[in-house]
Amino acid sequence: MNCRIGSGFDVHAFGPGDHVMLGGVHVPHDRGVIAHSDGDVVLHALCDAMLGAMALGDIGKHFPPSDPRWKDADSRVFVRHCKALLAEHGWTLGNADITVICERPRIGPHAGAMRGLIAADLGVAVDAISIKATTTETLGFTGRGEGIAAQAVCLLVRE
Ligand SMILES: Nc1ccn([C@@H]2O[C@H](COP(=O)(O)O)[C@@H](O)[C@H]2O)c(=O)n1
Ligand SMILES: C[C@@]1(CO)OP(=O)(O)OP(=O)(O)OC[C@H]1O
Repeated sequence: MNCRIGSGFDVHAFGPGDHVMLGGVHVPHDRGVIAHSDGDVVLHALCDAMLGAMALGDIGKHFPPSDPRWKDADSRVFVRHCKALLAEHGWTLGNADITVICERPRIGPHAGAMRGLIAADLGVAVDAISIKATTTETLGFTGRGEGIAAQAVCLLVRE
């Protein structure tokens, strides 16, 4: 069996708004995020992990921020594009492990819904998708509530 690992990381600053999109889930919050698309750091980090594992560049290469087609785009579109690339190159997602980094919102209550949506979009079992969260104990930009970050690692497998 042939395997590849990939890693991804994404940050968006908080701005005006009443929710953040995380893992495809509408999470109520007293801030939104500043982004060209819907600013879903979970899905952006996951896409970069999958693209990285295939050595196919990054999300900005596939979906340039200068392209008006991606203005306010649903980031699940990017995940489905990565799934198509996986299939095209003969890869299957073995598993992905994603960590969300912020003081607020609380991620735990929404993690199950995120896992379900991501697993459905990628055509894998829910137990192949892990969503975790941590604060930075009030330190740094996430600790000051200036923004939200996510990191992802994934394993691709090919017979
Ligand atoms: N935005 C967050 C941050 C954390 N959690 C959960 O709380 C646990 C403790 O967080 P620490 O930063 O103090 O380690 C963490 O393990 C998560 O389960 C969360 O849901 N949302
Ligand atoms: C997702 C894209 C789409 O134009 O824009 P943003 O929503 O700003 O998100 P980012 O994480 O900066 O990735 C770059 C772009 O591909």
